[in-house]
Amino acid sequence: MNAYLKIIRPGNAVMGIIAVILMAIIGTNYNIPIILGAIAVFLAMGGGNVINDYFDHEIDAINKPERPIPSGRISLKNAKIYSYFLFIIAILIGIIISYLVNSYIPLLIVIISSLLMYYYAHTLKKIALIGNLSISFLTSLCFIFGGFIIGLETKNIEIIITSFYLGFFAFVITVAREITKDMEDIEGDKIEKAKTFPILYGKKNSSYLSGFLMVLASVLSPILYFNGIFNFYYLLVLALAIITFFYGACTILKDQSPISCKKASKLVKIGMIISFITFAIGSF
Ligand SMILES: CC(C)=CCC/C(C)=C/CC/C(C)=C/CC/C(C)=C/COC[C@H](O)COP(=O)(O)O
Ligand SMILES: CC(C)=CCC/C(C)=C/CC/C(C)=C/CC/C(C)=C/COP(=O)(O)OP(=O)(O)O
Ligand SMILES: [Mg+2]
Repeated sequence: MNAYLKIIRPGNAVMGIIAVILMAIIGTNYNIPIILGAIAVFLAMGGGNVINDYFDHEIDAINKPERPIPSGRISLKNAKIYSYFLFIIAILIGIIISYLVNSYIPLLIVIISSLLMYYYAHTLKKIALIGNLSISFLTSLCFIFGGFIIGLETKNIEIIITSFYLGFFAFVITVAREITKDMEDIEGDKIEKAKTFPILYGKKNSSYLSGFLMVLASVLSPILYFNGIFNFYYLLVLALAIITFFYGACTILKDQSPISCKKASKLVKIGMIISFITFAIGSF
């Protein structure tokens, strides 16, 4: 894969696009602003991934030397310029979206997200829980950003409220996954003197918090059926996502080794993808 494509982590960026488009599916409204919104999220998330690897290049040289910067395929200078370019294009698209929906909110979300991703990579990621909460807040914004674009375009407050519900679940489950990823990276983070939650409070306590959040999100998620947002088919497919999240929780509670953490992290990501499907099916 081309180094400039690999460094933006297209898989995650596409998941961000899906979250935005899901709001169009749920709101049954497909307009130019939502398409532009999906592109803005892809570019902003790409910029965040690039600047994250820029600031992580020393630790990645130890833990993940195959990545584009430590492997020498992209220079530090080019990586910084590339991330700024991606953020600027995303913000320019945000200006167009705000003009089209006649509200400053979409542009504000893109600007805040871009600044927060830069600050996360520069500073916040080394602070216990604050880094995890920042990434999770950004992830939840995918849905909320899409919800505002559709809601402002169609003057539909309900879709905005729905986006906050989905954003809440994305937030909780991403906090769980970020703590799990920090558990996996604990040795490398110790070298970099990062004060992550597992380093400060231990892997066992981290597994309790991560497992609790996976179970909490799963147990609360049927509320989207009972409050009438999604149909009965949502519950049927949601069961698969819940099983996956519970499997992830059991994995991390049973064994806190890096291999087990990696497995749990992958399980949660699979659960996210299944959740995307259940949100779409549940809205028809
Ligand atoms: C209970 C329930 C129904 C939960 C569903 C939650 C859901 C659908 C979450 C999806 C959130 C989302 C829009 C994710 C976008 C992509 C993503 C994974 C973003 C956060 O990733 C940061 C992470 O540090 C990247 O690490 P890695 O994946 O290892 O490269
Ligand atoms: C709403 C708008 C306009 C944008 C949202 C952008 C989103 C969804 C961001 C989600 C969080 C994200 C993917 C941030 C990028 C930075 C990143 C990859 C953080 C994780 O990096 P590390 O904590 O170093 O983990 P790695 O070990 O994977 O490098
Ligand atoms: Mg990193």
